[in-house]
Amino acid sequence: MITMKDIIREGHPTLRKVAEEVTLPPTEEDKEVLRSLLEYVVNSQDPEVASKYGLRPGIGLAAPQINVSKKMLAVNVIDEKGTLYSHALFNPKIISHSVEKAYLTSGEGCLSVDRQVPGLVPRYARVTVKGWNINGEEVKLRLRGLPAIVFQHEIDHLNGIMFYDHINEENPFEPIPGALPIER
Ligand SMILES: CC(C)(C)[C@H](NC(=O)Nc1cc(F)cc(F)c1)C(=O)N(CC(=O)NO)CC1CCCC1
Ligand SMILES: [Zn+2]
Repeated sequence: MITMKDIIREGHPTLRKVAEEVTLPPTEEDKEVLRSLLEYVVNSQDPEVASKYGLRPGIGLAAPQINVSKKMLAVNVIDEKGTLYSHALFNPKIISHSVEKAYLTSGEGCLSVDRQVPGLVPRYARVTVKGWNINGEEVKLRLRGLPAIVFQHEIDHLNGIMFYDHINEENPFEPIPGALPIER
């Protein structure tokens, strides 16, 4: 299972690489990596397991964060309506998105960043993500709210992008015109 020692931190070059597409159908090894990413986010949200293994609770994790430069991610998050979004995908891609933007009013953090980086992170308010699940089936997800934010954050990791790359350097809290604030 993945623990915090497996999660690389900012400064590690892998976080700035563009990850490789996963050849489908996936090998057993690729399937094991994808499964371990989802296992981490699920385990980390279980207070007993998290405290037993010292896991930082996370709602998403991308393969480059465990030094595997391949296009894989896992998300386990409940949206404001209480709907659980639990997905582990190979080769996820945003195939369409809203013009409207959104942002977490609390700003963002990252399991690979051991510091606070204040500021608003502009994201698309709604995205359609296409990917392949562990069984090799194509998955198409229409997302909004917190799930949309998480998927965009994780897909950024697959392209070597960190959340703070999006923060306005002159004024980190510069209002984002017309953007939808998403409360925590
Ligand atoms: C880095 C950490 C702060 C642990 C972050 N968790 C998080 O944002 N939790 C959260 C947010 C809410 F809006 C409501 C709620 F109920 C819980 C997280 O897991 N990640 C995952 C990560 O680093 N993936 O690479 C960072 C998030 C920032 C925006 C989306 C993912
Ligand atoms: Zn992150």
